[in-house]
Amino acid sequence: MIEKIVPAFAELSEFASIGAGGGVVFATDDFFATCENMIMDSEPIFIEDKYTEFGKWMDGWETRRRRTAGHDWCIIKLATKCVIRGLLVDTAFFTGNYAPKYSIQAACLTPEEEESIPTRVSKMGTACNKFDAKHIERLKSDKWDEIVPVTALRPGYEETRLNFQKVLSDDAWTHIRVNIYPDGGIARLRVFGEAKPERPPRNQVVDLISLLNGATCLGFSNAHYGHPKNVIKPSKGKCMSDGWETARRLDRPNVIEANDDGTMKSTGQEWAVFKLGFPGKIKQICVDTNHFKGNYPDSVKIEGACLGRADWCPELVGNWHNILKPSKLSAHNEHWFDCDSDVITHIRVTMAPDGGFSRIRALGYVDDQII
Ligand SMILES: NC(=O)NC(NC(N)=O)C(=O)[O-]
Repeated sequence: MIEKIVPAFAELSEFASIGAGGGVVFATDDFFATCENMIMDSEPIFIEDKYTEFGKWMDGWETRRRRTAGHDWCIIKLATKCVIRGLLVDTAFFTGNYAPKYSIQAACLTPEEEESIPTRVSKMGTACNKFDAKHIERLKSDKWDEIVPVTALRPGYEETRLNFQKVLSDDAWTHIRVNIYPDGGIARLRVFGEAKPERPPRNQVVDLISLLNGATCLGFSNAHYGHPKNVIKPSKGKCMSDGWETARRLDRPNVIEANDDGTMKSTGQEWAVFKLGFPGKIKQICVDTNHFKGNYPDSVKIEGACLGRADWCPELVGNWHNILKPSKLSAHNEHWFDCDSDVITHIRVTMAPDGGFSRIRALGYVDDQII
């Protein structure tokens, strides 16, 4: 059994994957496998005898063997402006064709600069996007800050595939440029950090628990099959593992131990705590059990607390109060609830007795006057 040491930064929010809202803006070459694969949410796979008209099918970004000077690179738009604390460059299954070295540069593009970049149409066997002189000027390497110097990668064998890299800069970025030297493949790229979005206007309805607005998952009781940080992604959940799913509780309702009146006995429940992106008042909650059919929770309860500038920690008692009283859920469904909370900074979601759901939304208004 291979023990994988995962650094603490990998617990932070992730901003490059498609589910989080990341995207590929440009790639010098998509010959064997398109750059979009590198930011897919799924775990990379290998299919022994699968070939395309270009060569071996690979689950990642793979350029051709260069026969000219230079190196391959791509630009990834991050889901939101963020400080990058660390990266994972996963070379899974790229063994004789992994990129031997890489470096990362970053930039903070204005919305105007970003809008002026043409949309990429990805296609294997090509170099995508033809930029005009104006775009090329902004995309030039010397306009970007180096946040990871040229660094060796390890091949995609099980014991060497996970290349974690800590990042020290405290600046916030909207885009990264991934350079590979000279060419080759990367299965997945993950960018971990803290969102730094602009503060929304007070009269605008926003999802205060969205990853894109800077919300984070701070703690949970159980994440056996799926991490609760998934439920605040902006996209619709792709599959069960893209949501929060606990193990079956051993004290879950048991027919043998039913109460005298026939109701089920259950003592336990599972919880997760989230810090909102901005303090605010919640008007509507959505709990989406998409894909959870035989394992959706019986009910969900949502509490809020105003912890001021204090950080939540498991020892903190906090003044939690119900925003949503325990409410029944159903399979594979969006459940919308009206509510009317005071100003809160944190949300605790409790599901009884166990199970999983795909997404949560907390629509409301930013209100940071008392903080
Ligand atoms: N067997 C391979 O993977 N070969 C090549 N890559 C692909 N995808 O076919 C290569 O030369 O890097």
